[in-house]
Amino acid sequence: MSKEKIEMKTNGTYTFTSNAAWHWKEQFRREPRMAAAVIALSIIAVGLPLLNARLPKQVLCGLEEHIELKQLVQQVGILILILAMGNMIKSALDAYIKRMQGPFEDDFNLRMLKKRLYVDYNVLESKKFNDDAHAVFDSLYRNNSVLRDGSMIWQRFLTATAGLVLYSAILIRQSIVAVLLVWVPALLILGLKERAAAFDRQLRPKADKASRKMKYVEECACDLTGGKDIRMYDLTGWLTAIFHREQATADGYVKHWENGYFAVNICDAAFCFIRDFGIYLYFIWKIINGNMAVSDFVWYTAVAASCQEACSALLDSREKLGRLSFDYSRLRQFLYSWEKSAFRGTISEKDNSINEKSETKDKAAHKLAGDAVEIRLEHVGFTYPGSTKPTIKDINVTLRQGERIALVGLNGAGKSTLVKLLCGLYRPTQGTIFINGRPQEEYSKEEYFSLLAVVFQDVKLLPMTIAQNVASDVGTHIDRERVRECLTLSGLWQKVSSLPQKEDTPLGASILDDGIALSGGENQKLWMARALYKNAPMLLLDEPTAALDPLAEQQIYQKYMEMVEGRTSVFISHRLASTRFCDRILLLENGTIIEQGTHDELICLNGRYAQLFEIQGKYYRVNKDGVEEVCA
Ligand SMILES: Nc1ncnc2c1ncn2[C@@H]1O[C@H](COP(=O)(O)OP(=O)(O)OP(=O)(O)O)[C@@H](O)[C@H]1O
Repeated sequence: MSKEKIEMKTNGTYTFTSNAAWHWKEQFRREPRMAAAVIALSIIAVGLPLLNARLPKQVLCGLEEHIELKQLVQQVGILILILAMGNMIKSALDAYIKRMQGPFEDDFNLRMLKKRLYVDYNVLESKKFNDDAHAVFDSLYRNNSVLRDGSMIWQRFLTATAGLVLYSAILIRQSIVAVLLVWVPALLILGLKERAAAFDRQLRPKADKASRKMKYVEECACDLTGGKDIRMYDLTGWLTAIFHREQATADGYVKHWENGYFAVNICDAAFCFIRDFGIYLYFIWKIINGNMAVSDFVWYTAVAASCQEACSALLDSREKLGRLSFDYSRLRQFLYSWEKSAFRGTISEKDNSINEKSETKDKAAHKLAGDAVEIRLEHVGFTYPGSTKPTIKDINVTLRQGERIALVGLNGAGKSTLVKLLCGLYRPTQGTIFINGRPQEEYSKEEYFSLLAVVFQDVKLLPMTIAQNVASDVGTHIDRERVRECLTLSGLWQKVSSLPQKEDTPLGASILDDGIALSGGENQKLWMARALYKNAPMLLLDEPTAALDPLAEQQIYQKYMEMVEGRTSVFISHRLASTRFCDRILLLENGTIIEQGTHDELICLNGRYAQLFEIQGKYYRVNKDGVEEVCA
């Protein structure tokens, strides 16, 4: 069990002390001098008010004792000089601590990003993960950045604590009553603040839920795919209403807990009045009774004022530290949970080093490439999280080395789910998938993904050049010859070669100034080229021709043998005649393989496949090249 897990309380949060220790450990790791700077600043911040208070006392004492003017000026001058130097050092330390918070925050932002980039795909899809990620971001950046302010809050807390102890020790020499006048209300307010904070912690997850929905609507507003439907089907009013409703809900919760803090602050102000007035009355009473010199009155009232200030600062920083601790708990839970990968090994930070170079990638990608793989599914089943019915049920099949498999079936039969299982993006909830006789979970993520080249139904091209997209690499090791070859095979080279920058043309018109946009079919050809470039022993194509025009589709079918040569391939298609060139067809229905064999065998069987083929045959005919075309 990791140390982090041990520190976590059973209710899934961390203690205040644990969060404090974690903060300073993380700070120390990045900037070892930070703790020293915070302590130095605290000492100076405690000392300066005392020097300030000492100054008028020194003058009054000098006047009372009739010391020489020169000596008095000297004493006052030294004190003012020390004060000025102290203030200078204080400002410098303050600036240093603030400056060092930027990199501290940046580092966590990077860790959060990596966390989302590196978790297993099924985790990324899960609602819980997305809710947690949102809650952390919302927590950390609700007002100012918690991470940016953390050390400053700790410094204020330290200064206030040390100040309160020191000023109380000075005051107690004069009177315990004055100390009690400061401490008793402070303890009462502390108790009230703790209650307000508990109320805040209780309501915050509810507010997070509402703000998560608002975030979703915001994302919808920027989403180009959904943007079309939102406009055409006039869904703007519906989205705005959701946003408005959730905003009101979230604001309602925030108002509730802020009201709690407000009530405590009112009590605090009332106690402040009683405390200040009480102390002054008490000291005036002492002077009247001849128990206090005027210089002492000046000195002790100043110390009492500093004591009160320290007390208020302590209560305020304690409240902020409470909130900080709550936010840290969420951050730590998020950073250290979801660690376990379905692949061999865990998702640790050392795996997440920033790597833009291509060498490691090239080595990993081609280490296992070469021989085609054999894939064996033994009693494989899969149920989506939160679903009661399995989508894939007890599949037993072996895809032999170099075999060309066609996976067919009606909408919702489970074809894409099965592809995701083969890809390792989902893990079977029942049974095992063996690759070359080795269970899936024995592979590391790197090893496993290097075995596969996939074209999914929905693909996002990244704002890089065409060549970089094909090679999935931004390094300098791109094999340009192969990029062109793959673009030719997938039928996109003609278009690319007509562009002024050819394969160096950047994609992403919405992000890059000189980026271009491709049509749906052109994108699909590019995804195909990318899968071919990877040269992996297994090729998975989930409806790779769905967006292609008949000519492009025909071209892909004609080149299919060339493309998949030496690899095991799975090809999903709704055009049944297009699966003729495959060695075996698997017909999936309700998550199980109900028929399998070659096209001719299945037609002879006269079962479900033959029935579907006949229905399609009414609308398509097969041309002389063996390719389907729509009947006129
Ligand atoms: N992320 C998900 N969470 C829960 N259920 C899902 C999810 N994705 C798909 N499903 C369910 O699994 C079933 C199979 O979906 P899948 O996408 O695998 O079908 P398919 O055969 O590829 O369909 P199509 O031919 O329409 O692409 C669907 O009926 C759907 O309800």
